[in-house]
Amino acid sequence: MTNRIEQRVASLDWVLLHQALDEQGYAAIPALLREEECGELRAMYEEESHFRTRIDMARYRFGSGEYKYFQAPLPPLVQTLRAALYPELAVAANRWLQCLGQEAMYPADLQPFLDQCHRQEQTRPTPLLLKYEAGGYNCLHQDLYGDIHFPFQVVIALNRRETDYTGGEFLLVEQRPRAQSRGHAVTIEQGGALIFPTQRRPVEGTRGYYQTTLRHGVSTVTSGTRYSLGVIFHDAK
Ligand SMILES: O=C(O)CCC(=O)C(=O)O
Ligand SMILES: [Fe+2]
Repeated sequence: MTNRIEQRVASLDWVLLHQALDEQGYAAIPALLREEECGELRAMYEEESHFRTRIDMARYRFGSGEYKYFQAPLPPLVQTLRAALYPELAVAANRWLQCLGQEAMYPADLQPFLDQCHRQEQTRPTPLLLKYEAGGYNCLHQDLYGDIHFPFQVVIALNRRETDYTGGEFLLVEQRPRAQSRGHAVTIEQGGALIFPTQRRPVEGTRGYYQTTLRHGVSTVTSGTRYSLGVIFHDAK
C-alpha cells in the first residue's frame, strides 16, 4: 500500500505543480490519500505510542485544539509520504534559491537532508496530527524548529469538509515588503494535500526577484471535528 503512495506521488503532474508553486507559492494535490488511509491516520490519533509530544494549543495561545508530534520511527505511511514528496520539492527549493542568486543547497533525497538537520542537533521528528473540535482554530504561524528549515511543507486533510466539519479553512497570509498582506483561504477535501512555503517565497518583480514572508493557520471550525496531517521536512531541536 505504501509503495503505491510512491507511485501516486511520482505520477502527479509535477510540471503543473511546479508552475503553481512558482506563480502562487502554493499548490494543491487533490486525492493524494485514500479514504482508508485517512481513517488509519485519524485512528492513530488516539494511540499514544505513536507520539512524542502532545500540545494543547490554548495553553500556548497557539489557538484552540490540539496536536501530537509523531515519534521516531515514523509510521510507514507518514515516512513514505515524507520521503516521496521531498525530492520534487527539493528541486523547487533549489530553483527558488537560484532565483535569489543563491547556490542550490538541498540534497536530492530526504535522508541526506535529515542528516544535515541531525548534525545541527535537530533530531526530533516534526510530522504531526492535528485535531480541532467546534470552536477550534490555529493562529497564523511558521513552523521553524532550528536553523535548518526546508522551504516547503505539506498539509493533508484527513476528514470530510462540510460533512464531518464546517469552517476550518486553511489560511495562508503573505506579507509583501512595504505593502499590505494578502490572505488566501484554501479548502482541502479529504485526502487532498496542499504544498505551501514554510517561511518565504520569491516573487518576480520589475527589477528581479523579491521575497514575501508567509504564515499559515486555520480558520475557526464552526461544527464537527477536523483532523489533519502536517508533513514538515526538517526535524526539530
Ligand atoms: O491543520 C491544518 O490545516 C494546518 C496545520 C499546520 O499548521 C501545519 O501542518 O503546519
Ligand atoms: Fe503549521
